[in-house]
Amino acid sequence: MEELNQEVGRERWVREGDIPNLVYLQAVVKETLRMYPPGHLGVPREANEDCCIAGYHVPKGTWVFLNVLRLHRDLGTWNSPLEFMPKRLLVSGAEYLIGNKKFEYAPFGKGRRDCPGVLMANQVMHLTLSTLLQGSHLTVSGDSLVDMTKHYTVTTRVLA
Ligand code: HEM
Repeated sequence: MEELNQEVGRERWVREGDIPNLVYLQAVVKETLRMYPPGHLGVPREANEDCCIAGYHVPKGTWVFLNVLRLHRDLGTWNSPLEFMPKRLLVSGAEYLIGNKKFEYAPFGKGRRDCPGVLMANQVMHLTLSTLLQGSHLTVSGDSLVDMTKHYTVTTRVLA
């Protein structure tokens, strides 16, 4: 809220042009995608020939998954990976996005088939979160903690 008040103020709604200045908000979104990557196993690839990945023989026809959730919580890479700490992605955040070789952070996949919707997705997430924060007063009901249990699903129908 502090950043929003400082960069945008209370007299108008946040706009697309404000987002580059909302660096902490961007870090919050990045850290959320680190801890809870929606595509936690990416999109599988099928080896079209025998190959070797990190010393493992992978026969032709094998399905290969990138375990994004495991990468994002790797103790060798991240300090206290189970803690929500947006600051860790504040400085280095931009270089973690796409088109680079930072394979330890891959919420949008990596390589030639990485997510083409990354810019749109980020824009929508940043604008939605900042508008929600600006327009609402969010509190936790009673003493209860927010339920952060993961539920992965993909659906295109309206749930009853
Ligand atoms: C938070 C939002 C999103 C996340 C976390 C996400 C994540 C991903 C991931 C992990 C992949 C697989 C990349 C790979 O295999 O290396 C992917 C692929 C893809 N995404 Fe997204 N995505 C998001 C939003 C979007 C949006 C908004 C669009 C379109 C407007 C989109 C369109 C696609 C398409 C078309 C592919 C397939 C690309 C290909 O196989 O060449 N995504 N996404």
